[in-house]
Amino acid sequence: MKAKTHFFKDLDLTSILIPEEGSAFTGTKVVCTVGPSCQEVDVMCEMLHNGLAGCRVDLTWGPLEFHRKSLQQLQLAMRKSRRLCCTMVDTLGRELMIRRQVKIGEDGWPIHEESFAVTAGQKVTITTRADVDASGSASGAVLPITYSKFTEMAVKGDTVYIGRYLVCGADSASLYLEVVDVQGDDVICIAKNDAVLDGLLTVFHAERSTEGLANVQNDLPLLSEYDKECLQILAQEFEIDFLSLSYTREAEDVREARRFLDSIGMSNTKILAKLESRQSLLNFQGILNEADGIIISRGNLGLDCVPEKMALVQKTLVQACNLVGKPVLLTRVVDTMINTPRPTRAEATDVANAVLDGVDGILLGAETLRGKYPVETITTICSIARAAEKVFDHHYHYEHLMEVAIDVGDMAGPAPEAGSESEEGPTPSGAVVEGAHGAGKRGGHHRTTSGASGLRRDDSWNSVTSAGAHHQLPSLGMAAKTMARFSQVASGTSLAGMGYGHAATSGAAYNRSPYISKLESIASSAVRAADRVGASLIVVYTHTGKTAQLVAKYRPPMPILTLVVPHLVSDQLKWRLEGRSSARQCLISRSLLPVLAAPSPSGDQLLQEAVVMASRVGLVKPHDHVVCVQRIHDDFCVKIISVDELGAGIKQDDTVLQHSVFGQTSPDVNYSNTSSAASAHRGNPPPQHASGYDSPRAPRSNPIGNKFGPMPPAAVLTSSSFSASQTGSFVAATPTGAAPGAL
Ligand SMILES: Nc1ncnc2c1ncn2[C@@H]1O[C@H](COP(=O)(O)OP(=O)(O)O)[C@@H](O)[C@H]1O
Ligand SMILES: C=C(OP(=O)(O)O)C(=O)O
Repeated sequence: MKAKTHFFKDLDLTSILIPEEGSAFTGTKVVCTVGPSCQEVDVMCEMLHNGLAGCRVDLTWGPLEFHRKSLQQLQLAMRKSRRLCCTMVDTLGRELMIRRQVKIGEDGWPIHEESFAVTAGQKVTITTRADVDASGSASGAVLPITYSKFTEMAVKGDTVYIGRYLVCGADSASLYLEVVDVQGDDVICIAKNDAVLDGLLTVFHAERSTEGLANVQNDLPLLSEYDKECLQILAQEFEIDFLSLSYTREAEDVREARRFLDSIGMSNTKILAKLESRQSLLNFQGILNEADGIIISRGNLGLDCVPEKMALVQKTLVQACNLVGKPVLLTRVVDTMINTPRPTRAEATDVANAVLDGVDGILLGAETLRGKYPVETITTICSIARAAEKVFDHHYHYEHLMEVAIDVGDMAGPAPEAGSESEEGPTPSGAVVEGAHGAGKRGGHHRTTSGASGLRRDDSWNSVTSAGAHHQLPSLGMAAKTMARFSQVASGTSLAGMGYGHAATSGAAYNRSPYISKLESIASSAVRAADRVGASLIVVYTHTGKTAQLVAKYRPPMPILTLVVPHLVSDQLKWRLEGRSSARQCLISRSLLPVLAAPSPSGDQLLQEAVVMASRVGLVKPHDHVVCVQRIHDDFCVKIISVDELGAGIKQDDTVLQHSVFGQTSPDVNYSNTSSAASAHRGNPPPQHASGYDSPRAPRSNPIGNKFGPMPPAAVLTSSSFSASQTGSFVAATPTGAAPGAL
């Protein structure tokens, strides 16, 4: 596995003495799990002010009434703080639990019976008998499990983990058991360590095979009846932006969840597949193909994988998500902050490394559910993330995506490899199907991608599917192979059965022009242009978030102000203006700063307002450059504007550059509204003497600096898809009911 490189130019350890400078914008997103620790509106407001981007309510634990209140409180907090926050519901799904006595406390949160201790070497019986009183667990000797077929799953020698829900598996509230016998309704185990068990106890049955999947998996439904009921009730009252789909095992799980959400009117809700078991890794390609994003559930995953593989797993999964531009969140980062106001060094380093790996965000569990320091946790993670973002290797990331695009283009050519045919038959546009092992299909052959016939070089090939559409992701299988080529050279490792590896790649792969969709080409060009001119901000117009996500995919070093322009939709009965959920859904993608725009007639009025707002919150300063990406009908456009000398809006001087926007400039050239320059060049290739912009502003503090290579001659501006009209006659959505969003 080849980790990303991060070159620390001008490495200077005295920098630890310099306080953080620049805007406090954090690109990495933080989502919390709401529990008694943070349900108060004031606490939520503080968290929102300190960088909270999303709130998750977790159906695994806590009564529905509590979760309803959490979502109501969040609405109040959003209004009070004028910050957007996305909402997420996590399912109970296939979770196994120990039955315990419980009562509801005054705050509406369940309180369990006393904690109990288990000592290493002690016999512990997990029983499926329904008549065993839950209080039997008080001694730790007999633990009744909620799943009646547990005895069919357990085999002598298996490892079973019992621990407090959302603990890390490496603390005193974690118990490891070895199965020594199965007798009737009882699974007899020996404790491997001392533990004090408390609260909600979940059970994890670790995979016994060292190769594939040998365990019989529990046959609990993906969505329990309780999940379904709760989702229906919550959806009537709240807009749920994301479903966090627990124990996703294969692509079909995501499709099943999608069908259910559609059936209850939650088609706008996006699905984040939680990878919690080895099975989900073996089927990862298919899952990624179907899901709108991924949650790497490191607590449970860490129980099913040996520790030495966890870094590899994390890096591989993050890289694969980055490759297709789908958001990826990571759990279990600062467990010690449940009880202490500071993380350990290892935890702080872990957060930074996750950011360097390329995650979009962090999903907090116990730290905010029941921890003592919910606000401090958010603040700490955001400041660690900001520091890491400053040294993130944007250049490598960008170039890597471009290289992969080249490779994918090349791979579209050859005939499919033997055995690589989809069991489901050719999929539209060469879509990736299930990974090596479908559920219960052990030791299966590689089922990777359809071959050449399916991969069409047209705009339907779009690497971001999460923007509402649930179409297939044809690029992944091919691109994943490429990724494996990068990663396998070093160690020959890849996730077993991911379908990566053995890619027939050659140097010839780089002889092709990169092939990406028009929209992605524009998005990536905007990132490159922003870097080249040292822009402080990228502004993207979007309806669904798709364009913004494509820009985010290329991980620019500056924030991406995402103007979500509301649009009218009809359900055949009535018209309504939609945009709020798209805006909130942008909140889990790295660097996106969504703002719900008031429908504006046309032209640069909205942009002007955006620049004013950006200036007000310190994202831009006088004379800074701003790169703007927009689509007007079928015309794509990238333009570069400058902030005026007062920081009060766009520099109005319309001086047309006498040179290519990527060409030679003289120091006194006015850079404002260079889109005009772009228009001037339309149809006429601009001069080719390129040296790039001289930004009038101070160089960015990012030590990576402007490292994108020489610009291809006006890739954007001479594109046939370049906008025919900068201020054209597009129809803005009818201004009914949409309120300007808050930053
Ligand atoms: N200057 C502008 N003022 C107001 N609305 C704009 C402006 N420029 C573009 N838009 C609107 O923003 C929309 C962006 O949506 P779209 O390009 O479909 O993005 P996505 O595919 O990301 O949802 C355009 O369709 C256009 O109607
Ligand atoms: C189950 C979760 O995470 P983990 O597996 O990391 O405990 C979760 O956060 O919902």
